[in-house]
Formats: sequence, structure tokens, C-alpha cells
Amino acid sequence: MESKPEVLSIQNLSFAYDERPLLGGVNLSIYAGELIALVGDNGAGKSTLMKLILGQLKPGTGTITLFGDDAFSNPHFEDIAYVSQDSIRGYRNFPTTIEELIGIHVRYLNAKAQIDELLATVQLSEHKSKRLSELSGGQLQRVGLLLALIKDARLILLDEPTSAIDRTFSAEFYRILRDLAVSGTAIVVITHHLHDARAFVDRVIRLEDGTCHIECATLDDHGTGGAGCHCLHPQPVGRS
Ligand SMILES: Nc1ncnc2c1ncn2[C@@H]1O[C@H](COP(=O)(O)OP(=O)(O)OP(=O)(O)O)[C@@H](O)[C@H]1O
Repeated sequence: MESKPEVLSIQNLSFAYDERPLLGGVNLSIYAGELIALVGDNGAGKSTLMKLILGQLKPGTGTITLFGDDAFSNPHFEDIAYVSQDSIRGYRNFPTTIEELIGIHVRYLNAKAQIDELLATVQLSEHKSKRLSELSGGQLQRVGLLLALIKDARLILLDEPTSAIDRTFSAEFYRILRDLAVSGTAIVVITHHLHDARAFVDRVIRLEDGTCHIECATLDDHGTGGAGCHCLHPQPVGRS
């Protein structure tokens, strides 16, 4: 089978906040076209791991390589779309409508996105003239997804993107992500709603105990996972 390009490689990562160890012995590789669910209890370190991948935090030991470069010294902003819980909450304070916010992003990124199509994809067409302060939590999360789609990134990191989204659109949400993955985008989604994600993702990676959490690889594509691997869904889904 043809191997897919490696997007992200984490080797022997450890990280501590104020000398309080949080992550240790983390090894993980993510490949182009993979849709991954990152799960774990509150405080397990999922958001912290995303910030490390983004180069916002510096590893204690070990390495994080993004598109072949060290993530901390070369964070590849142009290749990554990141939607955090904070950014979604922050949208509420933007004194704009949805379509104005999209226009700002399109101009800033010089993007060629088909905005009406994207609005229809996230089912916000009829709300496009609404101010962000008027939107529900779930509608705001759809705006977050839409902004990630505009960027046309090679790696998309989503931190609890469906927490306020109803189950009907949640399935649609993962279908959209699945289509993106099929077109080659690597996607990592932090979620506490694995039951919604499970049918769509290729792999589930669980952070547990705050330490030593190891890659869970799909055996047929990327080799084997190591000791401590928590492979909840070993068979790739949605790939032919
Ligand atoms: N800036 C910070 N300084 C010190 N400690 C922090 C900081 N940010 C997070 N922590 C701590 O690190 C731990 C992991 O936090 P993190 O947000 O990564 O967890 P999480 O797995 O994303 O949790 P949740 O599911 O609740 O969102 C928590 O105990 C948190 O209090």
C-alpha cells in the first residue's frame, strides 16, 4: 500500500507546567488524510498537546516535527487551521455579522473559498446576516468550522468543536471532516463525544494518567503501536 506523507511526528515528548509533570513519553505520528479523535478525561492534557503541536508551548524533552520542521521554531502557521474553545467564545465579542467575519478572513488569507457553498455546508446560509453576538453556541461552533474550511490547511486542529452542536449536525460535521480527510487533509479533533465521532474517524488516541501516552497506529498503514497504546478503533473507517 502506498504510504501517506507524515504531517506530524512526536517523539518522546514530555511537558510540565511549573515543574508539575503533565505529559511524558508521548509518541505519535499523524499522516496526510487521517481523521483522528483525541480523547481523555478533563485535565488529561489534550488542549496542552494541541498547543505544543502549534508551537505555542515548548516541550520539556523530546521533539515535535511538523511537515519535517521543528514545531516550536517553525510552526507552519500557513499550513494549519486551529479552532480553540476560547476562539469560539471570543467570536461573540466581534462586532460583525457572519458574512462580514468571513469577508475579513477571506481577504486576510487571500483565499479562493466559495463562501456561499461553505455557508450552505455548515448550514448557516439563512443566518449569514446575523451578528455574532446573536448566535447560539452551536451556530458559533459552525462559524469556527467554516473559518477552518476557508483556510484550506494541510492540518486542522479542532478543540471540542461539537460540544454545543446537536447530534444531527454533529454527524454532518464529521461527514464534512471525513470528506476533507479523503482529499488529503490531516485532522485532529478533541472530543468528549466519542460516540458521535467513532464511525467517522480513522484512529482514536487517548491521553490518560497525565503521562506516557503512546501512539496508536493502524496496523495496516503505519506499522504497530507501542506499549501503552490505546487503540479503541484499530480499523480505518471510510477508506477504500
Ligand atoms: N497555562 C497553564 N498553567 C498551568 N497549568 C495549566 C495551564 N493550562 C492548563 N493547565 C493544567 O494542565 C492540565 C491539563 O489541561 P488541558 O487544558 O490540557 O486538559 P484537557 O485534557 O484539554 O482538559 P478538558 O477536557 O477539561 O478541556 C490541567 O490540570 C490544567 O489545569
